[in-house]
Amino acid sequence: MLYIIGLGLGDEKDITLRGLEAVQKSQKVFIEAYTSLLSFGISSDGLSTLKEMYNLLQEKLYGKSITVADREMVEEKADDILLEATSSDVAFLVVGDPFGATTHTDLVVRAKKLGVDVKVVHNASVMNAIGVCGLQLYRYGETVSLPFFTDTWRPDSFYEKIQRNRKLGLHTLCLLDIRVKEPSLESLCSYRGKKQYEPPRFMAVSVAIEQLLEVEQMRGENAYTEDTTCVGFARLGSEDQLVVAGSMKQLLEVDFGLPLHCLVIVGDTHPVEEEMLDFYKLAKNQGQA
Ligand SMILES: C[S@@+](CC[C@H](N)C(=O)[O-])C[C@H]1O[C@@H](n2cnc3c(N)ncnc32)[C@H](O)[C@@H]1O
Repeated sequence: MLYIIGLGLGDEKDITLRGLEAVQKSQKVFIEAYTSLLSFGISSDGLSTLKEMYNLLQEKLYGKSITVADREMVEEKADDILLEATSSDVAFLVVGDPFGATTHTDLVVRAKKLGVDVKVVHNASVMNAIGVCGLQLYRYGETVSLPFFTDTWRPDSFYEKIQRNRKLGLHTLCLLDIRVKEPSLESLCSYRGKKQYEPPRFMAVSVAIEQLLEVEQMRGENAYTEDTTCVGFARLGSEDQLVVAGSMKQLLEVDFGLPLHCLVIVGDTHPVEEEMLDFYKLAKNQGQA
């Protein structure tokens, strides 16, 4: 049996009882470590803290050794994980909800094709935790992902999606890039030796807004402007989560602190949505939920 278990958003205690039971009866436990991370596992010094997070998960709660499944492992060696699940119980842990990232649907499809039984244990996801700001989850359009721009790679396909959502008066959730275990350029260019990795990087709300405004300036189609109202979120689900509403220009100046961050571009609002948003507007309150 393959158990795909959502861990929720905050810390190790957010696992559900059903999820914990499945972990405890599994012979092998993997944790997916590249589409999202628990808020308590990250600090500005990056990877060392991630390692601590996995050790803590092992010691504190689950009492099992946990194998960290990075992108390489999930994408290239998924069959090894699935093979184990044909003859024993395997738990595959995902931060948030298993279906809050597109990757894990692929794992389910592969498992089903191999005849492996799959059970999913759901949990809170960023996709519903953003509801805390008062914008109705029913009134969102297509979610977009914002990748880090580089000198030579500045993809902007999110622009049309945001434009479409805004024409329909819908809100847009922007998920912000996470780069963990990216091979360094030097190691990609060298044939020999151990692979070297870049330090982890997590996109901040301010970087996301800078990139959005850069693309708007290039396109000039007024999909949004620096005066468009947005909501920035940091560390949703943790004790120190931060939710701030304001114009893009205002949010550029806000320090949202440690990752993870995401951003919502607000569409047309209902009076009750407005009332809730007011609690998070910069002038009145920069408070936590
Ligand atoms: C692929 S998505 C989330 C997948 C996860 N399985 C889930 O259901 O929440 C990852 C992105 O969501 C956002 N995110 C995830 N957790 C967050 C949190 N606790 N607070 C703010 N943003 C978060 C970040 O922008 C991050 O890059």
